[in-house]
Amino acid sequence: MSGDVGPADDATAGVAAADDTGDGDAADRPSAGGPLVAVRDLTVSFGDIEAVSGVDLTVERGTLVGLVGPNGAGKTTALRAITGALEADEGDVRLDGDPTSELSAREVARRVASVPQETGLSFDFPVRHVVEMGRTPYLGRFDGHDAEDAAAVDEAMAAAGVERFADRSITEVSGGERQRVLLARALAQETPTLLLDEPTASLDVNHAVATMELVRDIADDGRAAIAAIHDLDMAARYCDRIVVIAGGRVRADGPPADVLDAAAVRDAFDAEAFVGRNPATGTPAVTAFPRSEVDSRRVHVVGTGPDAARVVARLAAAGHETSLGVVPEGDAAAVAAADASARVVTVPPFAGVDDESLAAASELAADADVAVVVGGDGGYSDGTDPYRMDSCDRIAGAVERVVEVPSDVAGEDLLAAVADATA
Ligand SMILES: Nc1ncnc2c1ncn2[C@@H]1O[C@H](COP(=O)(O)OP(=O)(O)OP(=O)(O)O)[C@@H](O)[C@H]1O
Repeated sequence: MSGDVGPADDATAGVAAADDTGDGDAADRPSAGGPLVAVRDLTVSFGDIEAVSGVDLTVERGTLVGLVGPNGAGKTTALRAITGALEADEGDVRLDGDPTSELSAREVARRVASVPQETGLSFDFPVRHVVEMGRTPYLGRFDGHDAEDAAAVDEAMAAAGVERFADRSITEVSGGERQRVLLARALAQETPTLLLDEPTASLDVNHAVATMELVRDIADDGRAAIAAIHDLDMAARYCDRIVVIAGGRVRADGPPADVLDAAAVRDAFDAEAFVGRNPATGTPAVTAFPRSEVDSRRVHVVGTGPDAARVVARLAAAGHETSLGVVPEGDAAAVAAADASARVVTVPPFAGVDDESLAAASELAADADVAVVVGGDGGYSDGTDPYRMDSCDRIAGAVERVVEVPSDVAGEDLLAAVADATA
């Protein structure tokens, strides 16, 4: 039987009561050098609802782990079980080697700090006071804050960019500002591990990136962080590892480039996706589409440039086994095809279409249920795309069905055209 056993609300989760003192805190012992967080076979339920089932999660020092998954997947529940705010039905959570069940609230709060989704704070506390709560695990029963505490609070407020409204009430700041106050409170706690529940959800782009950079730096300093995060691109960009959780279970766990693919997105989120590469960061970029429920076909695409790239991406996301060609190496469509693991026939830039490449593309087309010819000029200055024009006749002869789509074809129209042609 589980339930809320931690502090009254998540606003103070992981922040121990000041009177929970005691000599020889395990938190003060030198670290054993193993993982900072080790979760084994964790199961947490709310009445009949099993929110988290048999979850394993290990987080080493120097690591930022992204917890991704659909609404209700169990991310928050898992994070709250790690802080001890929720009691597990089964399984074991260890912080820096020690089972949380054997640690006092104060010891837990010295090892892990959390940034919850909601503040849970309805009192009229000044922002600085809220950040000072992060120092609670270091205070003795009768202690006030000393210079060390004040320095930690100042540093945390500066890092989270909340000094400007330090004297304002927590009830009188915006949602995004409040989220940064909670980040500052967790930073002031100076723990080896940070847990963040949707840390960028209410933040503008500037503060979202600043927050992720900050968390990345914390991990690079040899600490560890787990962030539940809905923005898959942001997760891929900053996290060392992504753990995909759905239906309370871990579906995948590994480096972003290994874990974030179209199949994983379909499996966890029940959405179609094209996973490309962000040209600015080189990390996976996920574009989700609603489920189209089309039957999978072999589709060969003829065309070049961004329009053909878009066609390849949408077809691949819908689950069609796609091929492409002939296109010049480095063409936008060739890049999309590579990201979609589609077969592609390329020729060197400016080489033009030769007999050999045409034969190879025709072979791919012959193997397809349908060829899709993408209209438009592919960006060529004379208004004609030589690759498309040169490929078309030969490929049209190789494949039974050919559909021509305009360069600006909408995704649904494209999928409908393929479905109609192959019905
Ligand atoms: N206090 C509670 N009482 C009953 N059920 C709960 C409670 N908290 C969470 N749940 C249920 O447990 C499951 C997991 O919820 P959880 O909040 O962990 O999901 P999540 O992955 O964090 O979702 P989101 O992305 O929407 O924040 C859901 O089915 C949710 O409805």
